[in-house]
Amino acid sequence: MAYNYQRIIIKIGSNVLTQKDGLPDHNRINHLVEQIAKIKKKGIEVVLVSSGAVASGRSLITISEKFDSIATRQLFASIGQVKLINTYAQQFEKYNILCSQVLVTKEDFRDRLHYLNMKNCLKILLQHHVIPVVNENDVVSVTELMFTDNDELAGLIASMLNAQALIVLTNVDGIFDGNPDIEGAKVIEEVSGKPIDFSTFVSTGHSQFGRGGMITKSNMAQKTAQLGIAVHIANGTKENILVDVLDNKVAHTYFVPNRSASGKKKWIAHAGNFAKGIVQVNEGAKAALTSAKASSLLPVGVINIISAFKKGEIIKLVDETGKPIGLGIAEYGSDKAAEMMGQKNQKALIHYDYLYLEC
Ligand SMILES: Nc1ncnc2c1ncn2[C@@H]1O[C@H](COP(=O)(O)OP(=O)(O)O)[C@@H](O)[C@H]1O
Ligand SMILES: N[C@@H](CCC(=O)OP(=O)(O)O)C(=O)O
Repeated sequence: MAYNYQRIIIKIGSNVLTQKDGLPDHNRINHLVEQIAKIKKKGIEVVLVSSGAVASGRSLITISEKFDSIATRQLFASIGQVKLINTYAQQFEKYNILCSQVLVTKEDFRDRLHYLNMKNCLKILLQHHVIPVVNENDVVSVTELMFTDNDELAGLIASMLNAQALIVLTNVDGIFDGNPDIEGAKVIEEVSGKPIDFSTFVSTGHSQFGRGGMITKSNMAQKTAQLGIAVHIANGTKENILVDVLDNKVAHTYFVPNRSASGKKKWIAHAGNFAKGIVQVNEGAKAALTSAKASSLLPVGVINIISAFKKGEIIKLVDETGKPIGLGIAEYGSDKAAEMMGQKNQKALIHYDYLYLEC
């Protein structure tokens, strides 16, 4: 049966848009745009997260090897993004569709106000039937300021916009149960239920022009599906792939969405990288938090304030062994939390509505 989505995010990896020699594959871009136009005609809202700036830049300028890799990447991305967005704009115009450029950095997801500004911008674009084409702002995002890759960015955008689905196009048919280059490896067609450790069969490497590789894609997909968004990982080099994925006519990896989480929980889930405070809880608190019943974190279950935090900041929760359990917004600061630690009948440190659990 075909999937019935109203709002989807489509992420296209560098390898899908790039030929073997590293230059942009215009025929493929045109074919993908043609499919997106068909999808849009059905009334489905689409946000595109497209890699390819560096690959486009590489096709436009030749540089000597004496420049370091970061500067080279900035140069390629800065020139290439213009070319990439122009290509999209020209192609979408054929179908009377307007597209727009949205360049973001990891910092834009850090602050709730920035986050809401970005969300409002994307929403007004969608309300005006524009296709936002999102990419990382590679010119200013370098080293530790970077997203792991655009898969991470696509997951963030999907959560931010409460999309029903995220379609990740890459250069293989989905997640394989082993190295896809080795005969006998098969595509895992469905992932559901309890989180899986993908590192046992997905290698950490990435393909020639990709950044994060399949392992980051798998982990992001799992996290996004946990937040109630379906994720499809499919082969973007195949003819008619987007239409076939939505019609459920092609083998690929489908992550079944979990019960839907609130918008705030989605933000908390993805803001973990910015958490400053760390709180350790005992086994009893861990069992209560991870049980089927909705529970807030009470001071009685807190055994250690590992790192300080203020009221309203995101804090990480770890168990007695130091394993991460989840994230939440602190109802009060670490000084007060330290005073109440271990005591019964005290105000919750994290209210259930502002708690996101990883296990
Ligand atoms: N178990 C696996 N299943 C699928 N792909 C895998 C697996 N292990 C490693 N890979 C590699 O991951 C690559 C896709 O990730 P990546 O290079 O990040 O591409 P993209 O540019 O689409 O983001 C594939 O080309 C494949 O070689
Ligand atoms: N922002 C970069 C792409 C980085 C990236 O994550 O690439 P990929 O792993 O192919 O999705 C670019 O436009 O070239």
